[in-house]
Amino acid sequence: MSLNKQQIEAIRTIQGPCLILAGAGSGKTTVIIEKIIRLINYYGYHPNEIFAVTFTNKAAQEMKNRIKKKIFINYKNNLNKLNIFTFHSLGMKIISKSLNILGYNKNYTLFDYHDQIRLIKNIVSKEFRHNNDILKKIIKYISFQKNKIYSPKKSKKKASSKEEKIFSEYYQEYNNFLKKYNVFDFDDLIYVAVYLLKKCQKIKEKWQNCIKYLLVDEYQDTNYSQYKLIKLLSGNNSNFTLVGDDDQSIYSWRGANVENLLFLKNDYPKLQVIKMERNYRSSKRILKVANILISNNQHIFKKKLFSTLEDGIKIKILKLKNEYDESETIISKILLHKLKNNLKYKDYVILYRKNQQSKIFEKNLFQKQIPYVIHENNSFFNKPDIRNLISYLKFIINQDDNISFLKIINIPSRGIGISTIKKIIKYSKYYNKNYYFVIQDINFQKILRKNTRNLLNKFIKLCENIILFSKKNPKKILYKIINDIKYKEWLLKNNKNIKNNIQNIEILLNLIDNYFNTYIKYNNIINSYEILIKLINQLSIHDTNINVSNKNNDYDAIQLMTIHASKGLEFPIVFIIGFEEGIIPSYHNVKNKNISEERRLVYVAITRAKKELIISFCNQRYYYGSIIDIKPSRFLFELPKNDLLWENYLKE
Ligand SMILES: Nc1ncnc2c1ncn2[C@@H]1O[C@H](COP(=O)(O)OP(=O)(O)OP(=O)(O)O)[C@@H](O)[C@H]1O
Repeated sequence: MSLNKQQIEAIRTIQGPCLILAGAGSGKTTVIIEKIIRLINYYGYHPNEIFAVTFTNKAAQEMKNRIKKKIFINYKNNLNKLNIFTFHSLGMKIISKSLNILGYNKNYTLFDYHDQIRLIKNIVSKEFRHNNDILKKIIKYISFQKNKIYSPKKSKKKASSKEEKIFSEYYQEYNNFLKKYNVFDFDDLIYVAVYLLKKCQKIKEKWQNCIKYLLVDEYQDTNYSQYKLIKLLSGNNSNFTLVGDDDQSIYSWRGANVENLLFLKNDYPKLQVIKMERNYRSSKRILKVANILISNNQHIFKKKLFSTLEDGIKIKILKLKNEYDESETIISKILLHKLKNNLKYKDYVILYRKNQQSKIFEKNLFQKQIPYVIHENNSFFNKPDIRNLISYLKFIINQDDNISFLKIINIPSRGIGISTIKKIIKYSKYYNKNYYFVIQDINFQKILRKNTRNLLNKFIKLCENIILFSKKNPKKILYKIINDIKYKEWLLKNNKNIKNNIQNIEILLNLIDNYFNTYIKYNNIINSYEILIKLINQLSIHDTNINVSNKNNDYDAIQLMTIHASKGLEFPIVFIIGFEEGIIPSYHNVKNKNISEERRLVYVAITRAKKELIISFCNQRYYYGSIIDIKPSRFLFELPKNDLLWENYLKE
């Protein structure tokens, strides 16, 4: 592949701060990888002096693999030292080096969303305890405070309404509990890292000295705390490359702020801005349509993408009756198209706004025995049967984690009743001891009935046995947990879908084994307990990209995913389904007047296509039990008419 002029400039600019403004398909990933290789091969950087931050684990892994192939032989063994992180794993690395200062011990674990909800439930007043919407709202509030780098104290000061005042009190209490349990939540990974770097000059200098060159991908999707983290790590005169595309900023609901791109000019007056405008992915027609659509948004920087590929055929617009009709028509179109063009199933992707939209397609593809893969966000680790096991693993590392304790104490059910749990909680509050230590306390045991005492002692014995095993290989530990608690038997009793559950357990065992073996291969750590801690925390900050589908990348299947999940990917033939008001733009963003973000989402979807783009919408859709009439998306009317080919499937 020969690089173009802009790409070469982007790769060769290594002194001072550099912003690469790159359009879709212009080779961002390619440039970051080539730049790292050049830093090592030509400029003599040691791999461990380079830090790269990507948005997903998959992107990080892909980068490592591609760099490995091109790096000079004398550096090959050092490749494991290449620091490619996601924002969360970088934050975790920074925090884990300063646990003492933070008052944590090294067995800390991470809280996921479900743990957070359970904790907040214990904190709020009775009237809110069973109101899921309020609980979620409080978690969201805390998350936003941490993203703004507001401590509970500052949040209290800034609170302007009665609700905010109450929430800021909860925030304080919530944080106190996290510390008591020796756990962090996800937002902490960045919030606490920023806090450390801000408060401790020495730690900041240590990290700044460590990072000789910093690269950040998808910069347009950084939120305030991530922006702060990068700023603190890079220092005033640092050498870094940030890569971003303001048109592909699609995470404002997670606090991402595309204006972080704007701040750069103020923060770094010597910033060099390089634009990459040649698209290597899509036909001229697809690119024209994408450019025209996105020109309706306000822009921070001007750029005009162009393609030198073929003109390409018109964009097909399918007008359909309802979602059943949509799935039938699209599936038969794919089959016919595949046959005519001799393509593979995996050349086709079906993109949608909401996960829910995939259900009918899944059912239909399954019935027709057509291979498909659904890329679901985080769904694997959200499955209850998997979460139970992860809670066990978390608990054997960190027995201070009361939330994991509560999760496992009755899984499988052991007959330890709610009144006993209440007694544990009360005693814990009074004597300031965490739950697992309460149940071992002889004075506590004295207040229990004999039967309850026996049940708790049995549970303690089981925990002790597993904890003793925690120095072994993580896969063996998980095996032991599954056997000792008779997990499969319990699932069998309680669950109809046992085949799936057993398969999930096998996938988890394999994931853990792979992680362990890879870790051993690339790192000097041979203490499997340390690896276990890393593994559990890595699993907790996994993103959508751990391949848990049991299928490798070569598996030939139609791909189904949300538009968000398709970011960074490309496919010869792209279908965008449900192109309707209420779906895209979503009701939520229409209500919040955030149409630009929805437009960017459509832009991302369109620019995934290499050769053909097909957009479908229905006249009616099933909503909460009734059929309603719907309108095509407003974005359809922003596309250039002459480049569209309408196919009306309505039987008039
Ligand atoms: N100089 C080049 N010559 C030929 N092909 C190239 C060149 N640079 C990039 N490509 C190809 O263009 C396609 C898009 O590149 P890449 O995925 O790096 O783009 P991107 O900017 O990260 O895209 P997006 O942001 O839309 O996900 C890839 O197939 C890549 O191999």
